[in-house]
Amino acid sequence: MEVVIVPDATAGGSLIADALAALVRRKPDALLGVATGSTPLPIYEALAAQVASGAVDASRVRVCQLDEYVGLPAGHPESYRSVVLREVVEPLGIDKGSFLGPDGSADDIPAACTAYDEALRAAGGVDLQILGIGTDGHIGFNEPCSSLASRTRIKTLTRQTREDNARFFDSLDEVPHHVITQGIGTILEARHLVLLATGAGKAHAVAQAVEGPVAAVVPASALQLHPHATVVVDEAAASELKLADYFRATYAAKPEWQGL
Ligand SMILES: N[C@@H]1[C@@H](O)[C@H](O)[C@@H](COP(=O)(O)O)O[C@@H]1O
Repeated sequence: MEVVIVPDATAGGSLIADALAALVRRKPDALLGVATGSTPLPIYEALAAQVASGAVDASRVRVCQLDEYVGLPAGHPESYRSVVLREVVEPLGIDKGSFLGPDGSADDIPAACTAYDEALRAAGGVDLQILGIGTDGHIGFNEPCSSLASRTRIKTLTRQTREDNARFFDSLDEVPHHVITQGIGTILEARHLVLLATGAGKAHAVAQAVEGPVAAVVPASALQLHPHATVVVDEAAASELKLADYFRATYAAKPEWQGL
């Protein structure tokens, strides 16, 4: 696992956008796994700026969702489908037909979950998966004690996650209790995992994920099992890392050709 400490969220966003742009130049129809929440927005903004300036052409890129609320009516502005369309697909000029996501309004949720795992496989697998981290250490919506081998399935949100996400809704009562999320086993199949965490509120979860034992109680610790995982953190989110100086020195000495 590589840990990169950046000064702030904007720097983290541009660093990851540069890695995405390099991937898209190498593979114009790359499948990008995107996360929702506030943290990855600087990535999407920086990449959209590169697309707008003509530095990169994202028109053939394919995008897939990490997770989705269950039971929100189709077109609800806070469904993750709507969020990804608004924040990623439209600004990058990606064809809506190249967008994959689980159907959170399906009558048969288990079938929708299996179908999503199959669709990801049929699409050739995710080239680069962007991840955020919950304050309780979750990735996607894999809450603490999710199986490290899990596949896409329905999960129940913890009260803490519902409270964290209530800012996107009119009240806590409106935040769904159930979600569909790519499983940890599904996420680990992506070729490159890039987790961005910013702000002091994520410092404890980041330290547990990066320097703690691999444990289902901290789902993000599963990144330690992946051969190509990159964790990008700002100074505040890095504040509980014991090995911060080592991570800084390693990145400072990194040969440029290696990229992320
Ligand atoms: N399902 C999403 C996660 O994918 C995201 O990482 C997390 C943190 O969000 P934020 O970046 O807004 O803190 O929120 C939600 O729970």
